[in-house]
Amino acid sequence: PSLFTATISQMVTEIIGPKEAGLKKPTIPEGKTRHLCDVYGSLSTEDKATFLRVVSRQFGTDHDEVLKAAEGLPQAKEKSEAALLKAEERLQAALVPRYHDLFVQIGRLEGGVKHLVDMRADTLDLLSTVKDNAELRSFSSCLREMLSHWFSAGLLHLQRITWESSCDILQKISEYEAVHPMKNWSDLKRRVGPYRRCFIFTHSTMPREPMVVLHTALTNQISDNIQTIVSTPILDDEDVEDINTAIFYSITSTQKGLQGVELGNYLIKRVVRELQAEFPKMTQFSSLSPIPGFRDWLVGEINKVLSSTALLTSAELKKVAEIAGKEDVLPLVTLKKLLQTNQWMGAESMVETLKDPLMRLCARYLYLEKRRGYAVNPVANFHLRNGAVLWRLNWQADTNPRGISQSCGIMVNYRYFLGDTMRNSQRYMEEQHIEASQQVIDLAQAAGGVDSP
Ligand SMILES: CC(C)(COP(=O)(O)OP(=O)(O)O)[C@@H](O)C(=O)NCCC(N)=O
Repeated sequence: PSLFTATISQMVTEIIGPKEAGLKKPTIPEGKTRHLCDVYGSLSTEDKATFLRVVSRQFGTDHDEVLKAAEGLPQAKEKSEAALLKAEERLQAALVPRYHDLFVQIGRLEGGVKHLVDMRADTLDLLSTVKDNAELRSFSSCLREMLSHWFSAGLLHLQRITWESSCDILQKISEYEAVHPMKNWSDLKRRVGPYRRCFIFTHSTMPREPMVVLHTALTNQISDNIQTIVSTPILDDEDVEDINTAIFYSITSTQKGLQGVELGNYLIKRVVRELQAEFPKMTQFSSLSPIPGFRDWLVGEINKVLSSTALLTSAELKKVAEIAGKEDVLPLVTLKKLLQTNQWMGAESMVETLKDPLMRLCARYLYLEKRRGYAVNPVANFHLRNGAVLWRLNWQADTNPRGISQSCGIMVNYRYFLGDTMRNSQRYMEEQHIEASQQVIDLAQAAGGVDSP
């Protein structure tokens, strides 16, 4: 391993120059950078991890140089404005990690940006397996920062996908679909046919590759059920008079290495403008979103309070026990089993009994459960970051087994009130304030633990 480590250091140093070189960089023969990329691409996952650990540790910011530059500021300030600016530039240069130069050199290669996207994906995979590795985290955020410049809205190309689009792209649309997987060609045809709009962003560094995919349904009301969108056959052509609402029912970012670059956010905003131009009468914009993790969270909560009425009232618990015919078992134990096997969907009386508690608890999960101050549910966090409103919970919105297992069949509308998204997003990011409808607040309140707003 030490020979491997030394070789990595040698190769990187040959590209970015020795530390002493400071700002004066020799012109780099492209061949060395290309060779490094080829070597990296040929490494096993384990050796890539070693590569990333070595480079993030050995070629990060020089802390001594940063300290020295910072210590020089007060004296420079005393001296003159010019001296201060010079000292600040020295600090700025010291704060740029040396691997930043490596990214610049790689980015200049043909196919280099794609290489960096893949390298960031490897870094994120590695970060998900190691305990907190500060150097690796800095390496990842430096790379994200650089990628966010190359993948900014102005450099992304919007493309509408229809049944007349090329097969290779239609095939990728089908393969990348992460929210409501397509089973066959007719599924795909429906999603790009009448009353549907499928848009992607492409980027010149990865031709014919959808960076992010947004599927929208065109309706005359805010949908409360996904089966009506992905399963019902569409017979006739669009009647523009019948369209005043856009429902975003699936969005997928296809490049893991671009996580945190917010391509999905850009695409939604861009598609809203596109639809407003095509349908001037369009007044409502909303998602119909899954709630991945709700059922598992609820099972976890049940395990914490097995014998109390913290989650369901005693009347509800009693009914669950009665309907399940298990008076001799703790009702929450019975409920947990029913939830884990989806069996609760079998009896109409059980479905009726569980509607209120599951809707309340789902509202609590989305509105109150936080991680570092933000919504614990990733899809909620995504839409709230975009400035959407946690607008409506829908019972029996996804009756596929996948939807039942994921979120007890409940789905949620995150509503985009265009004039408010900027403010909502700011309040969410800065104050962790979740803008929610009265339906959601009342439901979360009924679940207990929420102060009236
Ligand atoms: C929801 C998505 C599109 C958000 O992507 P994006 O806008 O780029 O945000 P971020 O990943 O940059 O934070 C992304 O997280 C994704 O593809 N998730 C898996 C599919 C899904 N929609 O849950």
